[in-house]
Amino acid sequence: MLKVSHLERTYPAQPGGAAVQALKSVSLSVEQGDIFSLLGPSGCGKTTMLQCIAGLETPDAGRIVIGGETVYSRDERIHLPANERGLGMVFQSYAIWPHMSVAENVAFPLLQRGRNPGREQIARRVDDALAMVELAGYGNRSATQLSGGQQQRIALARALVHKPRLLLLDEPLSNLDAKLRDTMRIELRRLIKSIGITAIFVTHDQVEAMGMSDRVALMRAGKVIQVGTSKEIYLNPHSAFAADFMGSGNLVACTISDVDNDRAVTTTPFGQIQAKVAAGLRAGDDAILVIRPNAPIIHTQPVDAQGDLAQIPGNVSSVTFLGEKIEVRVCLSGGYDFVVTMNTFEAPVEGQKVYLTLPAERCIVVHKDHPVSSAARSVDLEGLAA
Ligand SMILES: Nc1ncnc2c1ncn2[C@@H]1O[C@H](COP(=O)(O)OP(=O)(O)OP(=O)(O)O)[C@@H](O)[C@H]1O
Repeated sequence: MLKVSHLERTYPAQPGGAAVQALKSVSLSVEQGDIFSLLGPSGCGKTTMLQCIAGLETPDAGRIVIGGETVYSRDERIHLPANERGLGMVFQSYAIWPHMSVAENVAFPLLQRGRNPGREQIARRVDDALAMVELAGYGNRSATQLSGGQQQRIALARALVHKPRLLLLDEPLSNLDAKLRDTMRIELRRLIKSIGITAIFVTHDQVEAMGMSDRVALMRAGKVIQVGTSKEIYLNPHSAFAADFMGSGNLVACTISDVDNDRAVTTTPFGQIQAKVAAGLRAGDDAILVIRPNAPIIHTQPVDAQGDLAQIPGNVSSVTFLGEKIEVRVCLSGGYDFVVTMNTFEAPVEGQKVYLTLPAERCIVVHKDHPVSSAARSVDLEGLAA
């Protein structure tokens, strides 16, 4: 449904500043009916990418094809204006006009497209769009009489009213409070899926990306660094950056002692640990071992560790009650503080001697590409800078 190839965008230097290369040869493709997220930290180029797809920003090079139609190609000198690309957009602010009724807000794009389809046609399209977002009958209300969640659905109805082939959403949940955001994430996904439209969703929030998307493109500094389902990126990150951005965890500097197919033996400050290995890593490489907080199993007695199961002794340094889960910090040899999450009902106590077992398939060793700051605090991070 969408194919972006080698897209480049550099913002020219402003007085006193340097040029900004916001997109560096970005390529990706999105299947019909998918909700696809552009995820990454502030300034990585997500909005620039969305605006290039929308036709609100002109790339310097590359190609964009929507539903088989080339809407931008530098080589072929094609640049279709935004209003001819057949897109619907929902912005962070919703841009709902307070002086208009709900129906007038939803009808707005139909009147902006240079042709007036006539009152009956407009009324029918508005009713259809309101029904799609489950707000049938709300047309005569003032836009100011709506809750935050309803305003968001009106913004969605307005984006859908001219039957776009692709829906673009730029951080559409960020104006809602945390509780409503959780509800609306599920609601928005359900609505988009029931309509069946392909959607591109920009967010810097990994929880939002995980909850909303079929697939995610993780971006960093103008590049797409990994594409996959949330689960694929969470369980099999290619790099320390991907591991750190898509979830939390213990990121441990290590050396790879041996690689056999998709498994590696790593040497860490607390012994040898077997793990899955990211493509391209070899024996002798310095790398990062990623152990998600839910990966270790805590035992109060040593177990008979066999095969690819590692066992590490430690002492519980803190137990923090977080409601649905408990966060346990376990101090390993050398003062390494390991974070483990556990079921609320089976927590150990502070000071208790414990044994962490680590099955190889729950650990992954990845490229050392990024100075990690949110990992287990005392892990040796020296020399990690790219
Ligand atoms: N109009 C502009 N002129 C100059 N530089 C810009 C312009 N728009 C964006 N940039 C720069 O391009 C880079 C990418 O910006 P962009 O807004 O695409 O990132 P983003 O990932 O969407 O960030 P955020 O999550 O903060 O919105 C940033 O360094 C930004 O400062």
